[in-house]
Amino acid sequence: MKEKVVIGMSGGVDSSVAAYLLKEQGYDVVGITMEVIPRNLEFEEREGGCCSLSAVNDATRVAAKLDIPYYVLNFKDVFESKVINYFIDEYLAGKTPNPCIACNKYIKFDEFLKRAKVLGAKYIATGHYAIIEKDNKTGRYLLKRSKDEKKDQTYVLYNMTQYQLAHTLMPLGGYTKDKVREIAREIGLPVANKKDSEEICFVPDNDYARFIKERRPEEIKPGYFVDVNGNKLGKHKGIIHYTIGQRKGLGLSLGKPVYVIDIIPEKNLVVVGDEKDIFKDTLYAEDVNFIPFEKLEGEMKVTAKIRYSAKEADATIMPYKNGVLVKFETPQRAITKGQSVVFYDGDIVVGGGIIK
Ligand SMILES: Nc1ncnc2c1ncn2[C@@H]1O[C@H](COP(=O)(O)OP(=O)(O)OP(=O)(O)O)[C@@H](O)[C@H]1O
Repeated sequence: MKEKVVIGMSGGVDSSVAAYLLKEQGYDVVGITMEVIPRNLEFEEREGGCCSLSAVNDATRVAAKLDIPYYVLNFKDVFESKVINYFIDEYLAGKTPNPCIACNKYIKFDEFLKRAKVLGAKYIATGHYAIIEKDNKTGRYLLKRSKDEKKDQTYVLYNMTQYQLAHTLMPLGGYTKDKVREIAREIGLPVANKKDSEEICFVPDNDYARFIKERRPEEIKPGYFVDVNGNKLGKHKGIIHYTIGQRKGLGLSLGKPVYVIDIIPEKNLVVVGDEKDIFKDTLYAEDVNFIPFEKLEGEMKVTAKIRYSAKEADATIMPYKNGVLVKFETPQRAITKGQSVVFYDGDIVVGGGIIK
């Protein structure tokens, strides 16, 4: 009997080609789009959102073309509590969250996997660019960088557990994006030329501050910019508007460029300073997950990156309190609370955690 795979379809070219490849490999493929955005968000029906009507229309057309069953399931409540509210709460606490990491942890590889299991699937699949591989020596599942370095998405997948890795297929890991588009065109997929989504799927126009303001207006309070000595330099619009390393949009004229170097939510203060003040060589992360092993037992040399688009840098990680201490060989620019740090050993994802 063919093994059943439920593929998450976002209506884009990646998940569509992934569905096609799985079918070619002989799986019994079922497509599902998770509806995640609350109906009352005005942009829902616009082009491009990952679960807007157009996304569902596109996924429906792709499923028809591939001749696979296709369903739309409601994940709105869990998405609201685990992703949207988390995102807002983190900003209000002076941090800079990564909602895609929360979505992968709580929605795609948790709730979605659970529902797929109820439907009798052995695996779920996504159009992520990453490679899942079993290490025959240790018996553990590994997560590795995709062939297309520019598209590699391992950074947002570091939380995956052994169970999740064992029950997930990522058919695009060995392909470049160009090749994926070529396949889409060759087989006549209606979404072959659709552009990549780059924004946060639930935030209209990528204006996250407006999104938070509309939802929690009473919690955004103007306060003061201060220097490292606590001297007041001017008024800020509310801490959600700022992130570590930010220079633009501060509205301060001090005769020299200044940068956000810290945010103190308890006092509603934004601390600004010189560029040199945003370079640090040490960070502490919690909520850590490791993939090639269960627990970090001692020091380990890795390369680490502190945000999706950051360059990897040489570092040593070691267990510390409830998490991990990361010491970089050279100071890193704008290490930011709420973002994730992810560790690599060559092409293998070692793990990661949330910067505290
Ligand atoms: N609303 C959704 N419902 C089901 N699966 C989804 C949904 N959104 C994303 N996914 C799955 O997660 C994968 C990664 O999502 P991400 O948003 O990072 O990529 P994407 O650029 O939207 O991919 P695609 O080209 O497939 O749209 C997708 O390829 C898809 O398999």
